[in-house]
Amino acid sequence: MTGAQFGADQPVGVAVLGYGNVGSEVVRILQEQVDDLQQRVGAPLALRGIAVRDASRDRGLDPDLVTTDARALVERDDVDIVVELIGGIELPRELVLAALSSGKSVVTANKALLSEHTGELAEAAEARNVDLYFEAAVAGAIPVIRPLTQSLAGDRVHRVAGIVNGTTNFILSAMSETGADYGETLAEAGNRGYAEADPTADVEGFDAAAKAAILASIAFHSRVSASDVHREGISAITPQDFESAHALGCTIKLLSICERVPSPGGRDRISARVYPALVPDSHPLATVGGAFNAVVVEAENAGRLMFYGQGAGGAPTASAVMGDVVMAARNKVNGGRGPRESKYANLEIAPIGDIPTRYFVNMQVADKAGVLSAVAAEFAQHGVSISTVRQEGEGTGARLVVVTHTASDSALSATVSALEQLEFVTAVTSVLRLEGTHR
Ligand SMILES: NC(=O)c1ccc[n+]([C@@H]2O[C@H](COP(=O)([O-])OP(=O)(O)OC[C@H]3O[C@@H](n4cnc5c(N)ncnc54)[C@H](O)[C@@H]3O)[C@@H](O)[C@H]2O)c1
Ligand SMILES: N[C@@H](CCO)C(=O)O
Ligand code: NA
Repeated sequence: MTGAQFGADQPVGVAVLGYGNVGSEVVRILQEQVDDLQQRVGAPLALRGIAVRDASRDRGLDPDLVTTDARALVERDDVDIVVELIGGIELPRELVLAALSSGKSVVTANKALLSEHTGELAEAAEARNVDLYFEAAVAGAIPVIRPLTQSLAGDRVHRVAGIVNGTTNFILSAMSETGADYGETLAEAGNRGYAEADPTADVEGFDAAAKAAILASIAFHSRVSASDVHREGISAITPQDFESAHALGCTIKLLSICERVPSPGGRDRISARVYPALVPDSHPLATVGGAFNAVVVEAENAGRLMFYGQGAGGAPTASAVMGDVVMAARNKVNGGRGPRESKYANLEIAPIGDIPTRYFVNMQVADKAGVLSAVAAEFAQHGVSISTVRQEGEGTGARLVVVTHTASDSALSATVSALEQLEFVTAVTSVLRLEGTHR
């Protein structure tokens, strides 16, 4: 389908699938900003229907707009743009493929779907020369997809790193500031519309890993899927980790890091990883609180760029969705398409074992002479250089907190296994990375 059939009076038909946190806000904006949207698109945007799971609930919507048959809505002749806001993978995959293959452009906020099926979806969009837009899928309202695919299209990106999950940032910020209870804070993130339907996706890092896969794919012009991303969540972080982090002048953040890894004499590789890390209080990411997100992009010529704002919540996410709807609608009216998938570089993924970082190792130890030297010897044996060691507590509560210089993940893992065998070490209670410092 091209824009040829659209004139200034011919409406562009929009179908919204899902009327939850984000879908309801998208419908509100479509209904409240009719005139402005028409001016920006160059033709009216006509809401053709809203697919819901249960039509019996009173949502105050025009009943003629509401349907439980999402598939039939997608396939209506008067629908030009399908907005998928149901979540999950299999049903949205079928609906999005049906939309694209019948020549409709698609806007989605569904990072789980994209991080598994971008290839298939991009090919379906290519086959019908239509748009597949997903600004809302990464960092909610914050423009990150469009800057990477358009503004920086003439530069070489080296690193995209930051905080891209609002729920975990909300929880970690509360734990850091008030020692708040983990479960209560998670429930509050759900009430505010930040958390996924299954919050495991947030707290175990699946959501951040899906976003890292999308960011790495577009930043490095390669296909990266969720299974390529090394992932660790926040469910094992304790108040004691925060105490130790604060004593070191740090806080703890769940970071998503996508990096170009140079190989001397060879092709660059990609590292994409998600884990909770200590971040010095002086680092810009340390001050990102609540459900806010921040993404730092480092590019060869642009230098460092930082994007900050609301990464979750119904209205902020709907803002990004609506930006995409307007773009897709303009393309319908004027002809043309937005950027298509770019995967020409086809870079390989570097295993996490090859990636050097600094580490923080917290262990319970016997409060005896010789413990420190035995522990230090294990680090030395595995070639991991120690930066600082602190003893916290005493007697049966004695703990050693070791911060290392840069070491590879594989050397650190071997050190931790050896420490666990030491008679004096009761338990290695946590191993976290330290980011934002280079020593
Ligand atoms: N909430 C956020 O902050 C946020 C931010 C960015 C991206 N997202 C993404 O946006 C999408 C929607 O998120 P949400 O928070 O609005 O979720 P939600 O659970 O609030 O809404 C999803 C809605 O889809 C409905 N639904 C389920 N099956 C359906 C079916 N067969 N037909 C029609 N409707 C059906 C559900 O009843 C629910 O109302 C997800 O992919 C999510 O990952 C959400
Ligand atoms: N559950 C996600 C929604 C935004 O993608 C978050 O907390 O960031
Ligand atoms: Na965004």
